[in-house]
Amino acid sequence: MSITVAVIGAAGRMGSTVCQAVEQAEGLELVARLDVGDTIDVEHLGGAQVAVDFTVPGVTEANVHALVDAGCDVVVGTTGWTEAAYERVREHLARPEAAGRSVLIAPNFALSAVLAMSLAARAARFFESAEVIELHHPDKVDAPSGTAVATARGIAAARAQAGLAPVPDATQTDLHGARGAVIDGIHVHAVRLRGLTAHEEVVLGNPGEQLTIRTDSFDRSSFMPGVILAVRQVGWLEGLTVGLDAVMEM
Ligand SMILES: NC(=O)C1=CN([C@@H]2O[C@H](COP(=O)(O)OP(=O)(O)OC[C@H]3O[C@@H](n4cnc5c(N)ncnc54)[C@H](OP(=O)(O)O)[C@@H]3O)[C@@H](O)[C@H]2O)C=CC1
Ligand SMILES: O=C(O)C1=N[C@H](C(=O)O)C[C@H](O)C1
Repeated sequence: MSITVAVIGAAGRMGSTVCQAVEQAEGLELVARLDVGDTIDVEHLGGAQVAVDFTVPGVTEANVHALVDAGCDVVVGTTGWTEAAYERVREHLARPEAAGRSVLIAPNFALSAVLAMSLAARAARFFESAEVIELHHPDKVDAPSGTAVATARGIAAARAQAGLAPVPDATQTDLHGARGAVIDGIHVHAVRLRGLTAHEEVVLGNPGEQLTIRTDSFDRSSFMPGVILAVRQVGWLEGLTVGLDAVMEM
């Protein structure tokens, strides 16, 4: 029996690539392609068991709620999620009407990026300084990237657990925002450059040494094994899961 799949944001860069990957994947059947203007309900979802959302930060949460209401398990790659939005999804899934439904949200489905985030969190407690630089194509609508936010939070949590002091920084004037965004105390810098796809560098520093962890997605095909894995696994999960690492047996 195939897993039937709907793709939301199907006309987009990621959505169209996911449609191709689902069509080529053994045991998966693409039954619906929805994009802006299409209603998310049972009628338009074509009997999908799993829906994959790659849309825009402003609509993804509403899509997830509608997809759960329509009886789908949901895989989400769209960025822009906050802790409060995660909590609302948890509450939505906890209702009796949503029994058995599950949602997996991952800021990055590329295996190299998942590993880079994990390695950065593991390394963080050994270094005095840590900064994140994300580099993307200039058509990206959000900054910093969801991956960079998750990376910074992972580093900050590891530093806090180890009892590290704040990162050293003598900057007194920064009239132009040159020190970037600060997420849980970790500076994050966003580059937008024609020719790039999706890249991230984590730099960790100590007196006399530096560790650089870098991940490069040169092509959107890099995200597909992770998306297909998530589609196959989401039905086995319960409630809300955040991060692909949860199904990677890391
Ligand atoms: N987790 C991961 O591994 C990855 C995540 N991403 C994230 O995925 C998201 C999409 O990226 P990308 O594909 O490059 O963006 P695109 O802009 O190419 O695609 C988004 C698509 O969603 C459509 N859309 C907008 N609103 C709705 C709606 N209400 N319902 C259905 N479809 C809608 C857009 O239509 P229109 O253009 O007409 O508005 C467009 O076709 C971003 O948040 C990005 O950060 C990207 C790559 C990897
Ligand atoms: O918009 C993109 O392209 C990407 N978005 C995700 C993010 O914001 O982290 C994942 C990847 O970096 C590509």
